[in-house]
Amino acid sequence: MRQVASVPRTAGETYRDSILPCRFEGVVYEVGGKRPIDGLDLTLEAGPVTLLIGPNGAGKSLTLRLAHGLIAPTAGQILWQNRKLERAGRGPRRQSMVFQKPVLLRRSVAANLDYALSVHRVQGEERRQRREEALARTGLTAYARQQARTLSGGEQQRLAMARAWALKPQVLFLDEPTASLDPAATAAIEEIVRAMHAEGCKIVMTSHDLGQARRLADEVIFLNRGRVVEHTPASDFFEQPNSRAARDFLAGKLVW
Ligand SMILES: Nc1ncnc2c1ncn2[C@@H]1O[C@H](COP(=O)(O)OP(=O)(O)OP(=O)(O)O)[C@@H](O)[C@H]1O
Repeated sequence: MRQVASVPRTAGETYRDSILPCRFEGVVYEVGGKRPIDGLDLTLEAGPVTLLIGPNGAGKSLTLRLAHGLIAPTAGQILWQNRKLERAGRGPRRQSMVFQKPVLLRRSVAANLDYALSVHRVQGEERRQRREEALARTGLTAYARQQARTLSGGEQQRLAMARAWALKPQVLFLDEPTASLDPAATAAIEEIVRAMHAEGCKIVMTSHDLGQARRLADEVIFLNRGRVVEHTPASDFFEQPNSRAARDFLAGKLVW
């Protein structure tokens, strides 16, 4: 398993500032009279690329949204470095999330990056440098002045990744980031994911593309019905899944 230590992301930040591990303790999320997350216990450690895998409706997206603080648990708690997020006073500055469909402003590519950086109070020369680096690392330099919403789907997703990169998060949540992309655009996103991970960013990602999961994952969390069924090194999961549900899932059978 590749292990990459959590490294300081910004000047003045130390290893002690790491927000990881993230621990879900008995997390329940009720909505519409259902419990799609039903007693979730899991720990996200610094280092491995973590793939959340499971059948449709297993609760993967909700798990990412809970971790990112977009929704709150009905019961149980989510701890970052043993503290509740709000009590620890840590906002989402150290976390970013990329969705299947990127949410972009009606502005140029460069302005989308500038806006995100200014919201995070990155100004002046540092902002310019981070913007240019993120554009270069995602192959978007030539598109800097183009209206973001006129980019192709693959380019838009690269811009969403550039925005995440520019913010230098400690943790990046990716919810099906390549679901609507062709193989070349998918490969480009995977390359950016690998590069961010190599720079010390924790990756937590959902994907229905098992080929992609095999390419990227160091560890797999297999969810079913809002609970963790397996949490295991990726090679073990793909070669010898422990649970019947995971075996059925990998064999392409419906899992109930
Ligand atoms: N706002 C909501 N109201 C009612 N049910 C919801 C709501 N949000 C999510 N759910 C339900 O929670 C379950 C888990 O949803 P989630 O999006 O996390 O699944 P998923 O594992 O990401 O599935 P998929 O692979 O299909 O994207 C689903 O059955 C979904 O219908």
